[in-house]
Amino acid sequence: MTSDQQAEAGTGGPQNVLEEILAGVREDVAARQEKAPLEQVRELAAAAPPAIDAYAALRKPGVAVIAEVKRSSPSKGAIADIPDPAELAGEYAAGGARCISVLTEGRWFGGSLADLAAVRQSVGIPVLRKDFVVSSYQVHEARAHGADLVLLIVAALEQNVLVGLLERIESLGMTALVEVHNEEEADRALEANAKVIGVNARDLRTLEVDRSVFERIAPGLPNNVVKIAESGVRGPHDLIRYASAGADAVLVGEGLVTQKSPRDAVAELVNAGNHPATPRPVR
Ligand SMILES: O=C(O)c1ccccc1NCC(=O)[C@H](O)[C@H](O)COP(=O)(O)O
Repeated sequence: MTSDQQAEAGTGGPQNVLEEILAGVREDVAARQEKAPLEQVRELAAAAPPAIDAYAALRKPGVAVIAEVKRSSPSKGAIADIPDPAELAGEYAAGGARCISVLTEGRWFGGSLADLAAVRQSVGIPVLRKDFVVSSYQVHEARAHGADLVLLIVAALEQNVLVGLLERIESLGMTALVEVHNEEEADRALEANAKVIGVNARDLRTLEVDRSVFERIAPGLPNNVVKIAESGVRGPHDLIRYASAGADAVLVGEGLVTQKSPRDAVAELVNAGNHPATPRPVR
């Protein structure tokens, strides 16, 4: 049955891509928790080396580049064969990336927690666990595998759950990257006291990419909030467009993993982000 048919039949099944992803994530988290109970993962998280301050890293001068390890996606299918994510992350860091984003969801993005741990070992800059986090179990997993930042998607979470997860992330010394796609979600992120907000140009329900969403939402965010423009960066022109609207950082996946030299592609973006003519965010 398609999701439209399910909706009509009122079966309560997934109504859009985001819901479909979340249903799979919940199953996978439950399966992992069967094998490794929360207490065990909590202990591993507590024993991990301290998290790096990602907020401070992202506030440094110039538009930061967050380079993503991305093999596949719901919108594009297979994007890049990445046999060694640690090596790719090393190339990104050598090109000047400020942070590395690692997609750890397996069913749609081909990622894993093993990718996160491997990347953590290979770079000394902050690492983001990019996943569909719905429970504190995943937050402890992130820390146990070396994450410094954890993504929280407002569209996927009730407000009380969003607040609880954000507090859990911060209590473990990490930074929450709170993702929004419209004004109402931005208000919810601010109410939750998010200090780093990502505006995703991609609507996770329809997969449509609209870069103007950042230009609409970013001016309403306070100066002390780090503003990240996510998705749709295919070259320096997109970075400059986002910088003109106040971006502190851009998060880039497909535009890097499809390049012959991801290191050079990152360096090109970093140079654009440091160029004196590129607008600076107001702080
Ligand atoms: O990329 C997708 O198709 C996608 C679909 C549904 C949920 C999330 C999705 N992607 C996660 C991201 O937000 C991107 O990987 C990230 O912003 C980088 O985007 P891009 O540079 O356009 O690859």
